[in-house]
Amino acid sequence: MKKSNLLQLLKGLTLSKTQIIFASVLSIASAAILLYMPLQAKRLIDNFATEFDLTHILAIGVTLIVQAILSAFSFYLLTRLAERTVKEIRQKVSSHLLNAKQEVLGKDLSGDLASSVVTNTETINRLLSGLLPNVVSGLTSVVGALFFLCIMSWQLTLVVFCALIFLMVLISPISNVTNQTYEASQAKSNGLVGQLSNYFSEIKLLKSSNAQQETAEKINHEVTDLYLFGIRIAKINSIMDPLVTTVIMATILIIFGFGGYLVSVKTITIGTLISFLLFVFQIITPFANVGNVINDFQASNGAAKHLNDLLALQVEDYSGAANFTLKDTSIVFQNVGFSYNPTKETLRDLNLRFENNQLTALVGPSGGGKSTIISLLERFYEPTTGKVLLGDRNVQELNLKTWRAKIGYVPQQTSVIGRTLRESLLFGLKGQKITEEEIQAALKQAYLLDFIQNLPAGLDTPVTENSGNLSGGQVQRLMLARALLRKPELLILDEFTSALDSESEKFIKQSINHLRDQMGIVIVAHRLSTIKDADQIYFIKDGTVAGLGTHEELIACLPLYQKYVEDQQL
Ligand SMILES: Nc1ncnc2c1ncn2[C@@H]1O[C@H](COP(=O)(O)OP(=O)(O)OP(=O)(O)O)[C@@H](O)[C@H]1O
Repeated sequence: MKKSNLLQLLKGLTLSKTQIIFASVLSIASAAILLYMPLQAKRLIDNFATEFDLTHILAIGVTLIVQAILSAFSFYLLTRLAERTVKEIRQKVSSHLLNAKQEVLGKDLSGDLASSVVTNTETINRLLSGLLPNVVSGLTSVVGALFFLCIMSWQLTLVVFCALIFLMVLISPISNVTNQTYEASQAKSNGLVGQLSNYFSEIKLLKSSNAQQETAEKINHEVTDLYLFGIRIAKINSIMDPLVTTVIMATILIIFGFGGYLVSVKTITIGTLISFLLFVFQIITPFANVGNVINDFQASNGAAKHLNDLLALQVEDYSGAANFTLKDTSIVFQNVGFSYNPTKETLRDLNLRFENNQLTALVGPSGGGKSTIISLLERFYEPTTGKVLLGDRNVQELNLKTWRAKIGYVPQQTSVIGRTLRESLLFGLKGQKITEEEIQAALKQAYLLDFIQNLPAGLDTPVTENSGNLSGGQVQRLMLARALLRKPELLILDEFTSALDSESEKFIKQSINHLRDQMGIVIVAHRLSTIKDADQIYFIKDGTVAGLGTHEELIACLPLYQKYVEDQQL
């Protein structure tokens, strides 16, 4: 049985040892009391005719009640421990993923990640809350009962041992097959959740492409694969369960037959035989569950493997000097090369200079590498070759969190995080004192104040899933207001004006013109009206700089730019 994945996952959790020991002691005590019962039964049966003692029977009753109370208490404590373990795993994996490097996160569908945190931990929860409360008492019962069995009749104990060994030999190869099947099934199930969440988040695109049938077929295919895994597991279980039951029944019959003979030749008393059988039942109950426990264990091991893989993902490095400012130093890309994967170079030999208090625009054909440059500026990725410098310091030496805190970033996307407009606006600003006046000023700069003031609930208006109740332009303006609230030293606007109407664009351009004296601004844009006034424009094509200058300079000397401008004006 392969345990390493689960043990590796549990390692390092901060579970209270005192609680584990206390709950285990209670569990052992309750199992030990149960072991006392068959001995009392033997005494009652063998001496029933000669010494009937009511107080003895009462004492047995009271002991049983105490046992039940101890058992209930230990069960509760151990189940709580199991729940806490799962809670810690969920917290650990989630926060690890939040800090994972972008390049390693990019390889997984976000749905896969969400599913790994939820479904895999649910599987482990099933094992722990089922196993933990029973394992300690089960072990005590088995060890104690075997001890008493040996004392009572070594001949009958030999029968029990043979049966147990036979059971283990039978179960072991089957459990290896279940392990592999559960791992594969878990991976399939994670993939399906990832795919489904991807399809449902793009449901409009899906419908507009009339792709329901095509998508349903793809889903059916995946669901059928999962079903086949389920069938395989059902086949294994349908062999395993009756096999275990048959071996147990055969063992009991042998004990009855052989035990009856031993009673008849007066080697043991009838009380010993019954007491022996009661002990055997105490062993059988944990053993009959072995099949289920192994199944849960294999499933959890598969789940733990996925979680360990996630925990092994490289995280971002948040060490490094925090004593820097972007205010009076320019950011320089020096011979930067970058590849998302080894087969294709996305940026090559790139030299850029983002001056502070200047508006720099990145323009160029689609797929040229503009957003990738922004990703390197935000330090989502590190250059594969060359350096990004702040003055004469390599930015890799600078604290990443401080770096990002100094940048206001408005991404291309058109959805926000947060349940209300206020929450979306203040997202990532927890712990910073933001006054109502600052909020109003940021909303005004983002040309959003009127819209929000006209809403009955104002900033407390709920934002529906995927920002469905906001237009693309409103989302972009909200993201701008959020970025401004951070009081950035550098403002990055990626395809910012794409969803703005011409009136909003005009006002926001005015705001940006006011801001360019206070901070560096980098704009990625296709609209000429947005980039015309830039202090410098980099024309990015095929991952490198094809031209640099103001709008007029580029028009005058870069045919590529001229053509680009003509195409924009068509
Ligand atoms: N996460 C990623 N993994 C792999 N390749 C990527 C990734 N993101 C972008 N690319 C590839 O890198 C190249 C540059 O993409 P990028 O988004 O930087 O271009 P862009 O100039 O911003 O394009 P657009 O104007 O269309 O937004 C493209 O070929 C794109 O396919």
